[in-house]
Amino acid sequence: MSGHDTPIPMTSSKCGPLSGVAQVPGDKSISHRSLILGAMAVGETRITGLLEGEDVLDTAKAMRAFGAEVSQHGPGEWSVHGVGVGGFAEPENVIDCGNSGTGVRLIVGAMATQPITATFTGDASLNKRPMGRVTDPIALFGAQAHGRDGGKLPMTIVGAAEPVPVTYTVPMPSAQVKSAVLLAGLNAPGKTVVIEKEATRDHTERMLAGFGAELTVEDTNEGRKITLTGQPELTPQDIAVPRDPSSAAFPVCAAVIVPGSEITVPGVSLNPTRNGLYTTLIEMGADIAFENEREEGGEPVADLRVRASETKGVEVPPERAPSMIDEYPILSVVAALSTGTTVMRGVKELRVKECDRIDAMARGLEACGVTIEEDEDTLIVHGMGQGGVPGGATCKSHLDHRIAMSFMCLGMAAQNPVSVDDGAPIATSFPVFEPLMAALGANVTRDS
Ligand SMILES: O=C(O)C1=C[C@@H](OP(=O)(O)O)[C@@H](O)[C@H](O)C1
Ligand SMILES: C=C(OP(=O)(O)O)C(=O)O
Repeated sequence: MSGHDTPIPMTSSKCGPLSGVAQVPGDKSISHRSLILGAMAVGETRITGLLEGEDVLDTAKAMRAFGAEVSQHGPGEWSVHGVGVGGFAEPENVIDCGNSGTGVRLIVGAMATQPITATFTGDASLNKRPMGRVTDPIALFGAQAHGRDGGKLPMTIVGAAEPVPVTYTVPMPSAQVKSAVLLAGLNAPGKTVVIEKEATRDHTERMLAGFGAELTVEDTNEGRKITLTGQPELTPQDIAVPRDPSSAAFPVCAAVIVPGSEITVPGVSLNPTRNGLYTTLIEMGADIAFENEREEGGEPVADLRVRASETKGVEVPPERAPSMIDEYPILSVVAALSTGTTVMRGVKELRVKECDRIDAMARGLEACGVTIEEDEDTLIVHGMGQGGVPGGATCKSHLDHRIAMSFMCLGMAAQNPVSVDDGAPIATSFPVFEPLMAALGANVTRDS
């Protein structure tokens, strides 16, 4: 799936009120983990609501390459016949994780404590991203990594033949790194301990417990401490993947900024480690109601009812960053259409996503007439009020789905159309973005 050889230029122009029901796809983080943990269980895991985006399909292919049987039975309905912890086969070919940081980092963790060798690659975006953050901890288990200069893909990992358990403090807020260490710890004898100073999304912990691993989580002075007992037999699960709050962010924010809109987004996961955008939007004055709050697939979910709102700038607390890390690009669009200034600090991790998201949003918003300030760890957007953004520019998406979707949402509420040079990456996480937004009343078109 890696690489989008043919760019898809897209344009979004001002539309009337958005209305209707937006059924967004399954959660990407949980979808990757369902396939990987399914592959490490003994027997058949069944999954409904799996995100069929390119990132997750690449993980499905990878799990097949490591010996699991992965089958699709209908839309979103999949099964994984796992090989057990420690049962991965050595892949016969290079593992291509496409555009997906989550895919490659979690799979590297999962295979690092098995006596096999695998080579990983990705697209032009993924091959620029830092992998030292996972190769450092897997080295402590006894694995070796041979990558390009600076720890980049393509990279070969030689798994540890006799892994030892480790205690590791994750140096940056990263659920991918935490998860890689926990997945590596699965096949190490004894207790692996992971400490995170700031809590990040906890799907791996929740799902490991669901699959029957022995795992404890404590809040300590050093941070959140997770202790996993290695070499369990994981029991296959029936998993209903909730809808992705990071994908829901696009129709939700579009409805906030397009005057007169009212939409419903049902069944969205509101896991507290993921819901920072929604807290922030409400602080900005957005009219969002959480209806039918309930639990689905072990995650708190609600139906969101969203009405267009005149929003005001806020200072986003830096400690909220991990719970909304993927939502800063679309938040900066809402900020541009708000009155006053929105200050986003503590966001330097945005610089090592599919692209440098601070730079990509700053340059695109400036081209659309918005005043921006930035430093290494900060993005500040000076809002122009509802309807106040001139637009009228072509923004670069840099192989980044969230940048492309953010500028498409800006075009819906700017005075002039907004284009992106390449909307192809949207298929990595939200393959139905265009028809879903069109059904709500948006004008997003592919340019010929
Ligand atoms: O664990 C995960 O599923 C993810 C963790 C986050 O990355 P980091 O771990 O790099 O913060 C996030 O940006 C990514 O979209 C998904
Ligand atoms: C950062 C993201 O994904 P990944 O790191 O898995 O490529 C994302 O989906 O916004």
